[in-house]
Amino acid sequence: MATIVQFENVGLRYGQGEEVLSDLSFSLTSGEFYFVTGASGAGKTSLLKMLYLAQRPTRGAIHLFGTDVVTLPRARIPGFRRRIGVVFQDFRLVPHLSAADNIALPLRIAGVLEDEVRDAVSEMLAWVGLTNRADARPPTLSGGEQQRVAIARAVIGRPEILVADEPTGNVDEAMADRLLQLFASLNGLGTTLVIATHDLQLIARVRSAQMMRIDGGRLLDPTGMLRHPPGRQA
Ligand SMILES: Nc1ncnc2c1ncn2[C@@H]1O[C@H](COP(=O)(O)OP(=O)(O)OP(=O)(O)O)[C@@H](O)[C@H]1O
Repeated sequence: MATIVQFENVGLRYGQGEEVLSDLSFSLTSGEFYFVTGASGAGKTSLLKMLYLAQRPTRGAIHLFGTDVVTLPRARIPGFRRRIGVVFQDFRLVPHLSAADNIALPLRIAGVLEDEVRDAVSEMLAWVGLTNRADARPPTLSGGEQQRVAIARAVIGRPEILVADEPTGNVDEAMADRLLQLFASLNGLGTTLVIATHDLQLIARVRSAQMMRIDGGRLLDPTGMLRHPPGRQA
């Protein structure tokens, strides 16, 4: 399997502060399932932001799909972003749009024909079990329903990587189980998953997942698996 993400000696500081992340060097392999863990404030969200190109590192190199994205001209960033679906910690749904219209957004922005958008949205609503809530606005949806709208919106463009920040943070165990099934089905279709979570039960359920643990601003990788994933030469 191909290396899809590569960080080399990446460091990040905000403003003039201390580095919040240092010396991150790891590779992610296409089709794998990764959890990012670490205490609150460890830098999980910051790492994910660099991965989905919302934050440039202050040092080091990041290659996405084989391209150096740190020196990439701004105009080329949206093309790379489209290949990465993001489920934000706070969902970021548009409150005045229906669930269906929120899910449709990435396709409408990309200029996809309306007939195709409608079919894809119906398929996504069915997949996340929200067909009967298609017309509901986010403020009238439960936390778990909003989370599923956010997941559907993140995957409707068929991203190669799905990044999710604390996706089970605000849902009960049954809903966490349901979300995990959605993630597992995507991973089964070949999507690379990168999920930041504190949820040890969630982690325990995915035996095949690899762990990225951040502590003291650094990545702990006791097995060396992230540095040299199977199938890749050191
Ligand atoms: N925009 C910012 N400006 C300044 N400091 C920031 C910014 N974003 C994050 N930080 C700091 O960087 C560190 C890492 O934050 P980050 O949100 O990445 O951690 P986290 O592991 O995702 O935390 P949590 O689990 O609580 O969401 C923290 O000390 C935080 O205060």
